[in-house]
Amino acid sequence: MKITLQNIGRRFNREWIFRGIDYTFEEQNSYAILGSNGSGKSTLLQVLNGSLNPSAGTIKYSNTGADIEPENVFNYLSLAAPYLEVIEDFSLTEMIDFHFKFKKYRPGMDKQAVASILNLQGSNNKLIRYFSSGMKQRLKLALAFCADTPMLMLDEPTSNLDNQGIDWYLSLIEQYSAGRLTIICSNQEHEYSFCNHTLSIADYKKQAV
Ligand SMILES: Nc1ncnc2c1ncn2[C@@H]1O[C@H](COP(=O)(O)OP(=O)(O)OP(=O)(O)O)[C@@H](O)[C@H]1O
Repeated sequence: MKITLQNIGRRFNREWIFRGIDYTFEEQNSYAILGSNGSGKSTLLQVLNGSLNPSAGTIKYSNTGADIEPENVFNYLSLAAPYLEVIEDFSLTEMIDFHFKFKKYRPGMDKQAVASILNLQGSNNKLIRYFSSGMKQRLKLALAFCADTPMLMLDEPTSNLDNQGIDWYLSLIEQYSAGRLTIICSNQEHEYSFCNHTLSIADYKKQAV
């Protein structure tokens, strides 16, 4: 998956959050979008994943050379983010089944494999509402990593995770991010130190007025 931004900007009301972004996210590479709290990382990620329109500029998508229409981009991406909710009334099994009605499993994956990655085989019938915040975060990450999509977008991937959870996240990155365009929004180095490229929101504030 490749994303090309030309002169991209986004504003809320009269305030430009970023402006003048000319940047290409190349297939199979990994990128960290960096910036302080409130700088606009999540806003840029939402523009990149097609859930928010840019206020200026154009954005183009392609996958292995074929152009993708912006309205179809969601079919190609897996997203885990604090603002993306899991469905509290579902059990773990129901949540996994629901997710994979819309996305294909990676080759060799199935429901049991996802539960086993989560190390929650004994909680198949537990309602998500009774999961701890760390368990919910692991679930979001596992659903994203286990789907067969060419693009992985992770916003603050280790929020609510303890040290063991951070190691678990890094092992998933090693196993399941290869060959996918991976974009991480973060301000914590342990979440993105493996990335080949970094993009700093601060560099696109200067032109904002
Ligand atoms: N829907 C909205 N309407 C108005 N302002 C918004 C909206 N969404 C975000 N903002 C503002 O845009 C700015 C950037 O927010 P964003 O969530 O993208 O930052 P962030 O870098 O991801 O922050 P954090 O590290 O705290 O998650 C903030 O000032 C925020 O208040």
